[in-house]
Amino acid sequence: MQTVRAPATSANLGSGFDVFGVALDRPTDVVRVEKADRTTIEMTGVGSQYIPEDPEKNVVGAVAEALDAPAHIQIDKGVRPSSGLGSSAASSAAAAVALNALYDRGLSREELVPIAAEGEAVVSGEAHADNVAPALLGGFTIARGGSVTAVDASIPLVACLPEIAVSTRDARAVVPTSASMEDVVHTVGSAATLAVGMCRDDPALVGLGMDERVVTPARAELITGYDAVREAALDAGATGVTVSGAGPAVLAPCPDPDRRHVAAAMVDAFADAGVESRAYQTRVSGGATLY
Ligand SMILES: Nc1ncnc2c1ncn2[C@@H]1O[C@H](COP(=O)(O)OP(=O)(O)O)[C@@H](O)[C@H]1O
Ligand SMILES: N[C@@H](CCOP(=O)(O)O)C(=O)O
Repeated sequence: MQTVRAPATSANLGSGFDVFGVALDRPTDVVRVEKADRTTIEMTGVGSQYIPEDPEKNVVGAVAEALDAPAHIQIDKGVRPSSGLGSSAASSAAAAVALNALYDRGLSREELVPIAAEGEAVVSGEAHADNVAPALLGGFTIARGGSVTAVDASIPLVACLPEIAVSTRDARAVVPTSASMEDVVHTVGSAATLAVGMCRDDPALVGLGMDERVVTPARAELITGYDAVREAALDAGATGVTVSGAGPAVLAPCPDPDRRHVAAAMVDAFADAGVESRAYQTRVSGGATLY
């Protein structure tokens, strides 16, 4: 038997659509695996009643298949599905690490990235690696083509999750198919600023570097109260605000002392818009842990 805890992640960070990601210190999924003749899956935890246990439809089934590692897989969900906090990626990454250990495959964390990404293809139609990379490697990651660069960072963050479901597949359908050169230049400037901010552990640069004008506004439309939540977070000390992954979670970096205040302001603003929410006071942290 092998047990792995894998973290929630936040992808895109505004300017790094399908490229940037960070591992968060909470919430987490815990996955236990035991060798078996064929793969079976058992789900418990947050939102588990909405997740299929059929290995053809659950992300961990694709991971077991890619590693040729049939197992009985127990998943205790801490990361709510359809949250924008990499729920499917947390399970995929945890299963990849656990099955790699169970079957002594000897693959490195970097080599497990494309394998865990096979799970993402099951739910969003594309094997994007921007959630599984930080879930496996920790820190801030840049997933570009087949390569991944990871940097340790410890930026304080608030991830506010409203009681709205937005599936990644639906949120990908609203992404514009083209952008003006002016917007491309703006995004490049933001992305470079954000990357430097992560390397310097500077929340001000990270917040500034989240600003993006193409994908984020289209996705914000799917989140009731987004504009008010954004304003409230900035007034409370957030250095930037963006949609976490495909949404509906909203992500705000801030200096450490402001985190509690930012979290309360975001929850209150969602409540004023008639939406219940939960704010995770978190920070950029490490990747999946094998017990
Ligand atoms: N092990 C799993 N954990 C979470 N979601 C899963 C899992 N397996 C399949 N899914 C499906 O993936 C979808 C959630 O993934 P996604 O929309 O990408 O959410 P998130 O933004 O939280 O990653 C749901 O439809 C869920 O049923
Ligand atoms: N780059 C993807 C990231 C989806 O993240 P999730 O946490 O919402 O699954 C996208 O933006 O579609």
